[in-house]
Amino acid sequence: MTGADSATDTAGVAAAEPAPAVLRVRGLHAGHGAGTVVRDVDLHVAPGEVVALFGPNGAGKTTTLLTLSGCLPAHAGQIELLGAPITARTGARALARRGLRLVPEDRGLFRQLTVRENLALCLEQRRGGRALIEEALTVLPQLRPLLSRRAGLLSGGEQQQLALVRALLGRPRLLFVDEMSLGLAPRIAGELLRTLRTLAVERGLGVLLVEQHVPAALEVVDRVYALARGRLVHSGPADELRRDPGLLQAAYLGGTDQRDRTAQDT
Ligand SMILES: Nc1ncnc2c1ncn2[C@@H]1O[C@H](COP(=O)(O)OP(=O)(O)OP(=O)(O)O)[C@@H](O)[C@H]1O
Repeated sequence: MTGADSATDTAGVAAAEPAPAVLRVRGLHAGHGAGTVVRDVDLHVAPGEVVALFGPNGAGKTTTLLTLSGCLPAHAGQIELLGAPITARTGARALARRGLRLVPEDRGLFRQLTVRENLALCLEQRRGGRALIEEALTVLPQLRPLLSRRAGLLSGGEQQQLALVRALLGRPRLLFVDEMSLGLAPRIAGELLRTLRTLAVERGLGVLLVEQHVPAALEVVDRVYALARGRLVHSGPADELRRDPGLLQAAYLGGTDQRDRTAQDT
């Protein structure tokens, strides 16, 4: 069961209020500098839900994640994190304090530092830091023997594990993951995606992931959004795409046509 289903009625018990979304986005326009890349995007993520953002190269997926994590200013639209609005003045640090973490596409590790140092650097405060690191390591205990190794010497899969454990420090409520499977063997990528699924279910963590490896992601996600040329061209349950993978391709092509029409209109 996902967070989105948690309001389902049970025999003799009134349905509870649906859990408020950890993330709700309406009419997002975003881009780099003055250039708009993402147009009119609506999306939401419920607690305990794993949601994918798919799309071809250059569709605007990373731009969307960077904007929602406060690294780029939104050009227009409303963004709510845990029910509270985010404005242009809400910086990435404030968002992190409110429970948002981003695992960026390049993993953002300090390659010359050890695994332990990479984790310690990301602690908001030193007090209780060791316990927080121990708790985060319970998710991927295979990292523990590597604590003294330099991050740059880890394999791609181990680096991704470190990036994920680092993001889990302090128990976030919402996690963005950009291209987790990039450069990884399918088996390793699949394991990490299943770890995300477990985290979401067990901790009520909302997860929004950008992923090029669609079949692997479809095994673990609840819902899907697809972007093409900066516009949402599909949204719906993952089941729909598992039954009919051709839907996504058709949506991308439809999105291209739509973008071309929009470009001509402007
Ligand atoms: N720093 C930047 N400055 C200007 N334009 C940028 C910048 N970064 C990305 N873009 C442009 O924004 C558009 C969307 O890029 P983005 O990285 O968001 O797409 P994506 O869907 O994540 O692509 P991919 O799957 O290839 O990573 C592209 O046309 C890209 O060239």
